[in-house]
Amino acid sequence: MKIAIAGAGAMGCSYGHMLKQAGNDVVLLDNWEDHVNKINESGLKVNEVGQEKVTYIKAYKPSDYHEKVDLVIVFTKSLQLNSFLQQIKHLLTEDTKVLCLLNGLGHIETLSQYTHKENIYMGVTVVTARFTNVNEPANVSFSSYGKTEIENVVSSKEAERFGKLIAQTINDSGLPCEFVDNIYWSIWRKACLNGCMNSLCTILDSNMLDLGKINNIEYIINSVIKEFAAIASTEGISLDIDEMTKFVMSFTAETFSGAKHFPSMHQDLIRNHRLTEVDYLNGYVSRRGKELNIPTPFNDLITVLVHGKEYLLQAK
Ligand SMILES: NC(=O)C1=CN([C@@H]2O[C@H](COP(=O)(O)OP(=O)(O)OC[C@H]3O[C@@H](n4cnc5c(N)ncnc54)[C@H](OP(=O)(O)O)[C@@H]3O)[C@@H](O)[C@H]2O)C=CC1
Ligand SMILES: CC(C)(CO)C(=O)C(=O)O
Repeated sequence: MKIAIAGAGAMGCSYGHMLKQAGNDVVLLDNWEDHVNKINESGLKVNEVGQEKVTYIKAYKPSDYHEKVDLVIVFTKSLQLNSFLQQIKHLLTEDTKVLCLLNGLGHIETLSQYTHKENIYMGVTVVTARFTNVNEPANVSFSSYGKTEIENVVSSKEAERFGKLIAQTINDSGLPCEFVDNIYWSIWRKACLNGCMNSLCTILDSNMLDLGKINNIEYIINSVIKEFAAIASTEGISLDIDEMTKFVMSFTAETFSGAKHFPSMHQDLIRNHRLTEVDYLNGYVSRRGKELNIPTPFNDLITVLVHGKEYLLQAK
């Protein structure tokens, strides 16, 4: 399968490396010029769950790549999704499939502006990745082979066949991937996980392991989850609050290889002083709560605090 990864950050590079290592025809697309040049000059360094590797993979600026691909895997940040799709719209032909693995809610609407819904596949992943050193290009690390779940958005036999082929391709590369039957539920579940982990670790400047050790944190997590569940139910999605709380707490366990991971929002704001995805997570719940007259005080507070920290750190 010929694959272009649109957004070669920590996650795009980790997936690109695994897919390329397994023999797929993969290219990376990114706007960070030093990163693109370094990957082409000396390869992409990847610490793959403790093993140091180098992958020789071609990287391009989005406007410089024009070959036809079967699949585009989108891995930008939520805030850059629209502008990146604008830059790769020449690659999105009638039959090019697009798999979106970003965290957050509301991405299908953005993707639908650039391709038919029949071409859209949505997914979630719990791989834990980062750039190994701040501002060092072509060097990423990931600390767990987290599970990926995907599904087509419009149901048809052909969409399902291709979806299963994508899942098989990712799975065969060494990243466990399941073709699921309710991706909307998976997206809400993942957004809820991020609404707890990413935002709280950012506010507290903590990794997930240490977050789990904080007195009464499970009560705060459970309260955030209840509000996610209330808004999800208005979109026909049922989140089991107890199961969801156990799922979130499992990311803080000593036994989880990725527990020392600083979530991607922490990397954005605390490590790199970049704007965060909070408006696609807690901010989404807070906004919908106001529109629907459903109280969401925990998510309101978290959204204000994360935006406050963005302001204080002059995030861009
Ligand atoms: N990291 C993780 O563990 C996980 C992340 N996710 C999700 O995956 C998506 C992608 O996240 P992730 O890969 O972590 O994002 P990164 O911050 O690693 O990369 C995203 C983009 O930011 C730009 N960028 C990053 N670092 C620099 C730098 N030093 N200088 C210039 N530009 C830079 C690049 O875009 P540009 O083209 O602008 O140069 C890059 O494509 C997000 O939605 C995230 O929430 C999901 C699960 C886990
Ligand atoms: C769940 C978690 C924390 C790791 O997969 C994540 O999605 C992130 O870092 O954004």
